Amino acid sequence: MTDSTPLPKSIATVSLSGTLPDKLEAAAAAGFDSVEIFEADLLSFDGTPRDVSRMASDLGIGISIFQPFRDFEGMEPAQLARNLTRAERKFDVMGELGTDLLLLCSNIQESTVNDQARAAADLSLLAERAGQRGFKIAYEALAWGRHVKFWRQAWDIIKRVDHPAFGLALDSFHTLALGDNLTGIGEVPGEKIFFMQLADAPRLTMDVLSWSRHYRNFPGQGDFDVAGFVRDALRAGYRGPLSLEIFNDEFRAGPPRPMALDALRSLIWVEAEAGHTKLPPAPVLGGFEFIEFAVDAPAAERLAAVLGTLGFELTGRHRSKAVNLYRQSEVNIVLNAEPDSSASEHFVRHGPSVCALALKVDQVAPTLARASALLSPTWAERTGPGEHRIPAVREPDGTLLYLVEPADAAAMWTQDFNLAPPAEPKPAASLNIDHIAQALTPGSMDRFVLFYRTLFGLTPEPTIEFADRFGLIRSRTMKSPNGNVRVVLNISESPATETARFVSEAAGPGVHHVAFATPDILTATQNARAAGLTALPIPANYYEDLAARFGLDDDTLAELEKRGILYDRDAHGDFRHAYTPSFSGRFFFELLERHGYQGYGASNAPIRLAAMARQRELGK
Ligand SMILES: O=C(O)c1ccc(O)c(O)c1
Ligand SMILES: [Mg+2]
Repeated sequence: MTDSTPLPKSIATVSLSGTLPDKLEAAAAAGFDSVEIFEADLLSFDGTPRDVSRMASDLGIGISIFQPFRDFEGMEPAQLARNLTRAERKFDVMGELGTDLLLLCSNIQESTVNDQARAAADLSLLAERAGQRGFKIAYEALAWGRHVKFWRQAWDIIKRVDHPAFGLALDSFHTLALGDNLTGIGEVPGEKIFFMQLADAPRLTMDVLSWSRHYRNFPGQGDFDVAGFVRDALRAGYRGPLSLEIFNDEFRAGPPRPMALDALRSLIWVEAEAGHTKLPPAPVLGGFEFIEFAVDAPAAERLAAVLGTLGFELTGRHRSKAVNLYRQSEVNIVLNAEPDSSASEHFVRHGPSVCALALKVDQVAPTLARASALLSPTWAERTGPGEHRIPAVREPDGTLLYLVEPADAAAMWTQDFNLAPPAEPKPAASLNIDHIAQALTPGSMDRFVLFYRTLFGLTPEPTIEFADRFGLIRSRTMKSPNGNVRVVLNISESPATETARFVSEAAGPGVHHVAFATPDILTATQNARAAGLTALPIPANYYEDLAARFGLDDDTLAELEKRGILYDRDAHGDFRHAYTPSFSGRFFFELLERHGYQGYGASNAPIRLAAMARQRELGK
């Protein structure tokens, strides 16, 4: 095997929802090589271990390990004898399952003695029994183990046991949650690392047991350096499976098949991030080339009127389809009313709403190759003769994400559209797309984070929470390294929040607002007002508080209040923003002016949400 051969990929059955057969089928369908059989999944399965073995082999997957065996070492002699008997029973099960590896967690019992020599003596007995039957034990330090919490402590004991059937199991969660790392792993011969479990997690302040049992997630979804962990283990010579072991309430509640695909995507990505394999590079992003709305003729007319108030002009008509292009400086908005298209399908299901986004990428081909390597197939709309074919990938909610190279963009517009002559530039009122915000179905935040991070190299910022009048919104923002693409992801488990209403009333998740940056928000809002659009009204109390918080002068405050402009400041600069009223309750636009400010006005989100709820209640 050459050194960069991909490692086998495995997943613990505890990571997926459903029955044991559901889990095995999902893992096999995604393309995993093997599964860890989690004992509780076997115990609740109505069939023999032999049936499980047969099912796995029929599906073409192996069983990498049986887990967990617990609380063995350092107990009083009578208990040790019982534990050895218990082990023999588990060896019988392993024989039927057809796996030779048993995961043993470090003892968590209060009664286990703090004595490495004793632990090693006990474990030697276990190793000897396992070895006689052709089995091996992988010993794992649980972060909440009574005396063995760190992998080095497990390794010290393994050295004392010094038995070919007894080796180390590494689990990235236990190591990284304790703030530890694999420094020193070079001392462990590669073949003594019997198994490696991977999990990421958000940084949380809580007891490590609850953290581990509820908040683990796939590599790339949390805050741990899982790639660094894999790199160190590979450098030490580990060549066994990369296996996901994810205890997560949301994952357990989601459908197993898409979850298994995300799982494998995360492993393929982390193996490449660790430098072991190579993926086609993530694209350099140049922003959004266009945003496409699914409409019918009446919605198109109303939306064109709103866009008109923001300075957009009808710039092109599609040569063969009911599709119009509206342009304002560099921003392209496409209104698609073509029957029998993916847009019309979207319109029928969701009403007027964003059905596609287009990203400017430096190179399309490697981006598609990367997406495909990460299990996201290319999608292509049917095209008329001579029309430009724009490849796309689908976001986890099905929204199309088109990929456009700069060289192709101009050709796409000129070939497919009858374009009006370019409009006079109006620099003071010019816009560009600052960010898009998406409302997600509960339980899908991690899926979106993984998608944008692995395919496009966007980095997530920590989750924040803000209050809606009817519950909590959790929000995570993601940004490309050059800052050209920013995405806000919002989720709410409370059914009556504005975010949850968007998802339920629009019959699914999607883009709920598009934010345009302007160099001059006073002029932009003034122009919009003159053209008939009044910004979402903001209560006077808000401006009272602004005065108190930021010490803005009276004239500035009066200007902001008159135009419904909200204000924020961070260490880098300040921020002004205003919102259009919602369009049929489905989406809205934001105008914003940034001066160094890095955020998205989250502190103003409760004000915006309440103002939108008020408008909804007034039937506006
Ligand atoms: O939470 C647990 O008990 C548990 C069991 C097995 C593991 O491999 C692990 O990391 C945790
Ligand atoms: Mg583990």
